[in-house]
Amino acid sequence: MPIELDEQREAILDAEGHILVLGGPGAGKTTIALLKAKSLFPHLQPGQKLLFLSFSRAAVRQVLKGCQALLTAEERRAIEVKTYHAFCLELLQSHGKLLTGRPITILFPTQERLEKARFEGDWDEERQHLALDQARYCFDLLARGVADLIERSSRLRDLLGSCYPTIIVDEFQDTDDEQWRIVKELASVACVFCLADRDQRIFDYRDDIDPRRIESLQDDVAPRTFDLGRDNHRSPHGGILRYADAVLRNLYPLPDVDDVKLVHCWPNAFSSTVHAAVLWTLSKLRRQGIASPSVAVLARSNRLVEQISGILSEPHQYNGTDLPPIDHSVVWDAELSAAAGAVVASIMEWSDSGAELPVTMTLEAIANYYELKNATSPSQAATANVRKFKTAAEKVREGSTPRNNAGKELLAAAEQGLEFKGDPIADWRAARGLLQKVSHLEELYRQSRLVRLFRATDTIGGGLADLWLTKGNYEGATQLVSRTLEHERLIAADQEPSGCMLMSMHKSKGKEFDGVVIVEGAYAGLFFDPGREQPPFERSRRLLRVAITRARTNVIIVRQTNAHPLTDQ
Ligand SMILES: Nc1ncnc2c1ncn2[C@@H]1O[C@H](COP(=O)(O)OP(=O)(O)OP(=O)(O)O)[C@@H](O)[C@H]1O
Repeated sequence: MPIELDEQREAILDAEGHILVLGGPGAGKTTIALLKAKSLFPHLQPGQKLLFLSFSRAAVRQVLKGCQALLTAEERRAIEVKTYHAFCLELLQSHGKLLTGRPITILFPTQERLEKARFEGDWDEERQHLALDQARYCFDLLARGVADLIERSSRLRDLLGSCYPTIIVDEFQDTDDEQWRIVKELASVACVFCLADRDQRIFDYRDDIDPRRIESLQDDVAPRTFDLGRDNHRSPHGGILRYADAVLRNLYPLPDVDDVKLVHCWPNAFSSTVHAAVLWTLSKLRRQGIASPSVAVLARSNRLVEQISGILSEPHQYNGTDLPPIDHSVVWDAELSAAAGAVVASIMEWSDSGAELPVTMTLEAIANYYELKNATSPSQAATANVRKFKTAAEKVREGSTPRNNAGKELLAAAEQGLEFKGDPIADWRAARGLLQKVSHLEELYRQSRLVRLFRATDTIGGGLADLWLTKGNYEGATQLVSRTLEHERLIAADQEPSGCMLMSMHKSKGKEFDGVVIVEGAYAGLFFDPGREQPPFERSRRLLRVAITRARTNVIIVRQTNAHPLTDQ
């Protein structure tokens, strides 16, 4: 679609100095920022680049897509699009030594979760102590380290300003306190171009995200402000945004629009209704000429996401029509998939020589998976599994038989020997397949299948092939897979959405799909929960607006018949 440049957009392109562009979902903030970048490239000195800072890997992917469409290959080389995490990580790795005199080390999130679970005491205090006294930085403290660094060193600040004369800051409304310190410092040496939408604030339940951040920017940095308002180029027919805005502002009655459908069902028809809604969305989009549509199924809690995944995997009947299972992927807790990937890799390390030691590693990796799960959402089952698998690992190490069935079956499989052929993909599948066969490891199998959602498959495949070439086996696979997934999960851009994807509403932020199905459960994942928030549920309304506006073409909202109405009369 050709880009329309109205007077306001022309004025943005002509404006100099700091700029703030406000606008609703799909108003074209990212697009005008990239067009502005395009107009600035010819003025860059050799070695200079533009910097585009964003929050999530999903948002980075979206921006890179925009770069592909709007910039030439040469221009794309002159813009760096990164998450705050990646920017801060690089800066601390190169200059962090200035803070304490020693090079910094990073405590990656998986490691942090485990250390936190083991630590008795105030973890917040502990991690600050680790950063300030031992130069060991948790991921969430990277921005603080960089803020300290550039507040203290004017040289470094100037250097950044001369490397990046213009810095684009995406989703400014969600900037946290430490990121705001960074932006303020950068604004003293470079032009900042901030993009924001007050109503897309969905993280302001956090103490460090000030709901008045945009006002602080206006007070402290005084950017020229442009408001693209309610322009909507994502779903140009406008119904989706109008509906989402009515939910946000609690306006009764909800507008009657073609592209949003609200479906109520009785609890006993919940599964079939959800299933039918997803199939209907997919087929409607195909009928509209989208050959392989992307559909997001969004829910408010991970428990409900898991339940919906179960529903879509089974056949159902809706009004006498058979509904076949729907192939889908779950955008899930990537740390758990990475931990499950490490279990698969540990199985690849098994060799014929003495089964005990390698199986010990696998049992420990499984215990590690449950420890991580427990650190995220504690449960008795996960705690019991940590204990069970640790004990099993000890037993096998001592040369005796473990008591739990999974341990016994893994040991038997290792004694029989798994035959690997040197084809990393086939061998990975063979190792993963074992998880499907062994009692009670289906969850790990499911999680490990999600490893394909990481962009790291090529790196892992290449690394495994190298191991095989040099050693004739996969010794070292666990370390390789863990390291690669950790890195990819945190740094690389997210995947392009395709097919049917299930995720929490929070995870959908910054993404765009052809169709969206939003599901509310009877108990889990309520839209409006008085136990969590008081009416009129402003925070939940903002979240729902973000979820609804992820769709380009079509939205279905599935609710139970007795649910609190979307807008009050
Ligand atoms: N001026 C324009 N003319 C035509 N199409 C446009 C224009 N601006 C943006 N678009 C198209 O509209 C869609 C949304 O634009 P963009 O991603 O820039 O919006 P946004 O304001 O950054 O959205 P969000 O805040 O939801 O991330 C894109 O597909 C883009 O190509």
